[in-house]
Amino acid sequence: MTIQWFPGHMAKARREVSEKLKLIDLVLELVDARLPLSSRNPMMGEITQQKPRLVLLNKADLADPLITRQWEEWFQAEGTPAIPVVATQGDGLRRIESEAKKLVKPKMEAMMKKGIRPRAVRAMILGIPNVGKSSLINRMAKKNIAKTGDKPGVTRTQQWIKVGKEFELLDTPGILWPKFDDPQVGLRLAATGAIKDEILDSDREEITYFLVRYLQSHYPGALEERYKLEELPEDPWDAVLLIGKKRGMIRAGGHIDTMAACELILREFRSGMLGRITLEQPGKEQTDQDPNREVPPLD
Ligand SMILES: Nc1nc2c(ncn2[C@@H]2O[C@H](COP(=O)(O)OP(=O)(O)OP(=O)(O)O)[C@@H](O)[C@H]2O)c(=O)[nH]1
Repeated sequence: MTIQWFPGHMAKARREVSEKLKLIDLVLELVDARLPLSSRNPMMGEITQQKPRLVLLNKADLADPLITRQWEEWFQAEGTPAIPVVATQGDGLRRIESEAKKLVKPKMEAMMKKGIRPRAVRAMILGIPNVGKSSLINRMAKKNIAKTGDKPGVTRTQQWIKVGKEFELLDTPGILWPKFDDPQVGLRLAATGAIKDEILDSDREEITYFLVRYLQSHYPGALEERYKLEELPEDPWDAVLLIGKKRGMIRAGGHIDTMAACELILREFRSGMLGRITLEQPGKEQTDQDPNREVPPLD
């Protein structure tokens, strides 16, 4: 896997985020509930500095609910409250305002002591590509986008979305990059579709191998059930071949179309058809897959 952000892109993204940070009281850090750490920018704390943060575990509808619960506790223990949400359906969004208010209370109280009139809490969404930022903004916006170019400190191009009486959201999210220094992180991101497939074409088999192996060890029965298999071969490639065969993915000469089988498994995993599955668990070293291990060739 050779996905990299160019340093120039990173610097630009970081600059843009820094500009937006000046306008807000609180960061809504959007991560993917199926891989909360891998879908988090490793420098989030450094970039957002002292701003309070609320983690939103998005796509919770696709994640394992028991593990999402554990992640909520994990983030809480780390000092950053977390809420599971489903941006596309609006689940969990009502809690955002109340949690946000709690987090900015000290700042608001300090402002009041100085005689500054209390105002709406201002927040921005920050997250890696494809994590659901636009979906969340659209869902929160409904029709509440308010032009507020006349507010002090707000540039004319920024718009605020009024969410409830005392909460406002910046209408453009901050985009940050995930970290790719650990190959496992790249594989998890790729498996969920966080990295565009076109970039990953040559790696699709490697990603499927990784996913099938993970499912075999953490969600036994998931593939068997979906593809109506009595028994899944222990070797991930044999499992992929069997699934391809079962689905009639046969090419001329009787060979199984492994690429088609890989695409099927990835597509169905991403859309939740294999069940609600989380790819990383709190408190457990993700050592069940050796990152230095070469994926053996298919044929
Ligand atoms: N199942 C599910 N899908 C979601 C959820 N939130 C977003 N998605 C899907 O995830 C994909 C990416 O969502 P976007 O809202 O475009 O993500 P983004 O972070 O704005 O993406 P970029 O513009 O690339 O930065 C879309 O196909 C959404 O429909 C969710 O809570 N559950």
